[in-house]
Amino acid sequence: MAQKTPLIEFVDVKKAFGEKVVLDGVSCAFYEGEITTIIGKSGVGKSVFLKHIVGLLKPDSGQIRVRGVPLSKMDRESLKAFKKSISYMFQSNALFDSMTIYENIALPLVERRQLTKAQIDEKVRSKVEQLELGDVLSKYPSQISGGMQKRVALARALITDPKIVLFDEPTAGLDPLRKNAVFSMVHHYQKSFGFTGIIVSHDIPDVFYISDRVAILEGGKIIFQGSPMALEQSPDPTVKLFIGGEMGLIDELTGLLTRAEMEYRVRHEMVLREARGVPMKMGLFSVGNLEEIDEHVGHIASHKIFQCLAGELIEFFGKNVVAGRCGPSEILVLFPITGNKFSEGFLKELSQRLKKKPFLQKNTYSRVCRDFNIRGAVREFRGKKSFEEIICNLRESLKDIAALRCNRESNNE
Ligand SMILES: Nc1ncnc2c1ncn2[C@@H]1O[C@H](COP(=O)(O)OP(=O)(O)OP(=O)(O)O)[C@@H](O)[C@H]1O
Repeated sequence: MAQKTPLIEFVDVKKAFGEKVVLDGVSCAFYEGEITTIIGKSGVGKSVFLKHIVGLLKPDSGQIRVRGVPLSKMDRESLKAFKKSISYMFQSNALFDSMTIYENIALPLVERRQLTKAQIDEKVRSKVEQLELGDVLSKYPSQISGGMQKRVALARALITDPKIVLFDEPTAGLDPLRKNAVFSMVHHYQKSFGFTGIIVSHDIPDVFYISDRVAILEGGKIIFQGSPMALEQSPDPTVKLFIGGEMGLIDELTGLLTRAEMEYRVRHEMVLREARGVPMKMGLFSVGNLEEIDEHVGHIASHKIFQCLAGELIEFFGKNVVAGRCGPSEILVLFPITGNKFSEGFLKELSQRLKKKPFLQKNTYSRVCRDFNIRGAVREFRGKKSFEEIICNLRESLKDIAALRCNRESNNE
């Protein structure tokens, strides 16, 4: 299949400030209608990267192309139109202290001088309603909380209905629930308006749930670009090291250990159990049609189901199990030596319990969302096995179980 032309493409971009080389041959592509997240350590040059897109900085060498045309070769009109189609949500929110919240949100429209006062008012009021900011319109930025300032900044970034939105750390300084709310908002607006989003964020893995692609900026270069799934499963040692070091030990929203931490715990436990001559009992759980839900309804719905599954599993098996992610839609469980209550009946019960969750009852989501089943496979492992081998074996078992079910169903017909 022919590769589509990227909306924005960096080709071997280099940028230095004096002796300090920040971008050292960056090549990276952003596709229309997708959300791409750029992750990288503090000070690596993520903001410098974004500033090149909006033209605040120019590369020393290399090219930035828009639909295949280098920015440096664009005529003035096209360049102006391109810049107008971009909106930027700054890390510091960049709200003006001397202006009310209303004035801050309305500012980009006022500056463009294309709408009447009444039209601006209508637009602002509709945006603030969607972002639940109605109560603070007459206040000043210093009088509202940090979380609210973020929402105001988001409302201002979206007020012009931009084609491309750049988010520089949109969730910095927020607690996990507010972070989730901001990501949900970004996702919701992206689904509604179809803009192309480029997010710089440290919030991994949370930001992955709303990202189509991820790019890692490290040592002045993009060392990885691809889907979040490809990232989590990348065999590249540099990428693995980066992800292992950057991800927190625990996913704050699901309560699950990250893949890197899970790998460490499994390896450690394997050595202990081998010494005691007892097998490792491990399980792999996932939602049957999560990919379909993802495709038809979106990441937030599928993630919410995944989040609930994680909660139920942790509650059911109790504190003694070690549970973590091993892919965006798979939960790996390491059972304690004694006392696990796993059974096929439990999986059915779990599916039923999840379907009764209020958020699935509200008809917010289509039927595809409610038509899911929980899949699970449990196996014992003896002797030395690599983490990848364990996961592969469990995935095979899951496939076998699914095939068995299919056979049973067709025999009963
Ligand atoms: N205009 C400038 N003049 C000189 N040096 C600069 C300029 N802009 C950025 N830098 C330097 O470039 C490097 C990268 O900065 P940048 O702000 O892009 O990092 P970052 O990855 O966004 O960091 P953080 O995650 O902490 O926000 C830093 O060392 C910074 O001091």
